[in-house]
Amino acid sequence: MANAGGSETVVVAVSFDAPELEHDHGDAGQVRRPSRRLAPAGSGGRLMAELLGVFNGLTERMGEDVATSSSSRLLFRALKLALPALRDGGDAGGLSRALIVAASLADLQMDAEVISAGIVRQAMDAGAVTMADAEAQLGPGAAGLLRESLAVKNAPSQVDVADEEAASALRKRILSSYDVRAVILELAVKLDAMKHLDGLPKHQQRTTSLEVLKVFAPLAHAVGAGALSKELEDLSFWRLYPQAYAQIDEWLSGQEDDCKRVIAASKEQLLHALTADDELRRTVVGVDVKGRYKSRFSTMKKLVKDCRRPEDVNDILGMRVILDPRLGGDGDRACRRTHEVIQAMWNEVPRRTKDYITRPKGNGYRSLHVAVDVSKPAPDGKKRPLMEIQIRTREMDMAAVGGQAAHALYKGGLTDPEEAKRLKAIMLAAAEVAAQHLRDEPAGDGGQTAATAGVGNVDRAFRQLDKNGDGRISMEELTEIMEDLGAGGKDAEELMRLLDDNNDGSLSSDEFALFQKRVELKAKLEDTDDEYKKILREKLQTVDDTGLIHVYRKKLSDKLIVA
Ligand SMILES: Nc1nc2c(ncn2[C@@H]2O[C@H](COP(=O)(O)OP(=O)(O)OP(=O)(O)O)[C@@H](O)[C@H]2O)c(=O)[nH]1
Ligand SMILES: Nc1ncnc2c1ncn2[C@@H]1O[C@H](COP(=O)(O)OP(=O)(O)OP(=O)(O)O)[C@@H](O)[C@H]1O
Ligand SMILES: [Ca+2]
Ligand SMILES: [Ca+2]
Repeated sequence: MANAGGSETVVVAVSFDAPELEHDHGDAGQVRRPSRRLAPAGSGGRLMAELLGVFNGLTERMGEDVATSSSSRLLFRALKLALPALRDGGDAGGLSRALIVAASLADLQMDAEVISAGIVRQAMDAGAVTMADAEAQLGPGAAGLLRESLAVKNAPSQVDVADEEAASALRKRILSSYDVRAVILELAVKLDAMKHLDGLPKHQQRTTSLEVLKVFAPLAHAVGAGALSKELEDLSFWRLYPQAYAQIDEWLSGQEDDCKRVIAASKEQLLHALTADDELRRTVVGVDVKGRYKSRFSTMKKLVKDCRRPEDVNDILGMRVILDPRLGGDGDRACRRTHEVIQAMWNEVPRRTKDYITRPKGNGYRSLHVAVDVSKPAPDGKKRPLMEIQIRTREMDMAAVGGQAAHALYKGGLTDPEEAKRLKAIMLAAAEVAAQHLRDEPAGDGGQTAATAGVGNVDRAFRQLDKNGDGRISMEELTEIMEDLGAGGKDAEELMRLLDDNNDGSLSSDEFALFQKRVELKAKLEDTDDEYKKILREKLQTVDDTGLIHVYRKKLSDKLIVA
């Protein structure tokens, strides 16, 4: 790739939407790696493009409601603080990692305080930013979150997390002592750490992985971040038990494609049968069918902890039917009718059916579970794992999902239902606090009113740079921001020359928009380039596997082994 500015320095701008596989070991290896990009102009232009690229990526992810003017000001300040600190450390990777953490927090719909704390946390861990800097630039809210996230980070070192009781007590203590947003911040930082353990000593890799498995992954589940929890679990499982992971992975990935196809086809088939059924057409207004393939770690737990045989894990393939009964209709009966429809379609496995609708579980959980055998019929029959189908009404589903946090804590070792209820109340209260933070105050100064909030990215960024709100970015304003970014006044002059189309010495919003367009186009081209590269790599791989190159490579590796 050529650098238009002529300099050799590679600057990292982050692509938030280009996940790439770093290791090929199934789900756990899904590491989102930012692509390295060269920004368009000279060093001043690069810095500015970097700042804008990141700012736009984040505000887009946060959604219009969240990215109001005072939020974007906070984000901008965090970026200004972290960008020079992380790049001066000579660690370009640190910068992109910080921004991936920020992006994942934005995806979790965290507010600007949490995201800005996420951006500077890496720089703080690297010693490049002090708590005083963070407090001065971001204010007491974000600084408080940073303080609490560090306390959450250090909490496991005080207990023996291998001891289940101690781990359980620690999880409870963390949930009841800290702002849930600080917990989520630490979880996002932890996921990033789990993806970058390679350079660390082995013992440290193990300690971190164990803490994640025992403390942080269950916490992620408890605060409702299910996908984060799954990723944390599978990564720590892979680190701690590489051989077990490899075995489960071999078992699951060998049949994964086939099973996923079966799930997709069965979903369609079942939905069709249910919507065509006369009785259900009369009694139900909506039907939803979901499918899922079990994760590596969840499967391992069943096999190892419950000592089950593989054939007894009956939820490798899973479907869930959610029914919306007519107003005042009999939801329980609709579930039973669904059961009958299923019995007519597939072979129900005897003694695997559990009717928690007639007899709800102690915690109030209601659902009808059946296991069906979806193996291909003999003689060409292929033995597949069983499929679990959960049947419930919308009301039962809401209660089950609401109770999931308590269920997760229960699964993580918390057996006292009263304690679980108390924790749930704490979490709900914490979520309410987070929601309040999401309802951001429009800024009272700088000419930014609620009416101007919620406009596009270009305007949002422009308003950050146009400090006095006169509708132009002056040379002074540009110089100030470049200096904040660690670049000199010369860079600002260079950038102004580049962007100031009508040579009036300042930037109008049109001139600025043009610059943003150029940055975006370059990013788009690079994305397409990456995509083509991937497709070509796959195509060339096919040639490789069937042709001469393969034989040659095998000979070479034999030689290497002998040597
Ligand atoms: N939210 C929630 N889900 C539950 C609860 N109990 C069971 N489930 C779900 O139903 C599935 C099957 O549970 P059971 O029918 O009791 O089967 P089991 O073999 O005894 O239990 P598992 O080993 O958990 O599958 C579980 O894997 C969960 O997905 C509960 O109390 N709350
Ligand atoms: N049969 C199913 N159909 C659709 N989704 C499911 C099904 N079973 C579980 N899920 C959902 O998929 C996610 C992960 O499933 P997983 O099997 O790990 O959870 P679980 O069923 O609670 O665990 P376990 O059965 O090991 O106790 C959870 O969010 C769960 O609600
Ligand atoms: Ca101005
Ligand atoms: Ca101009």
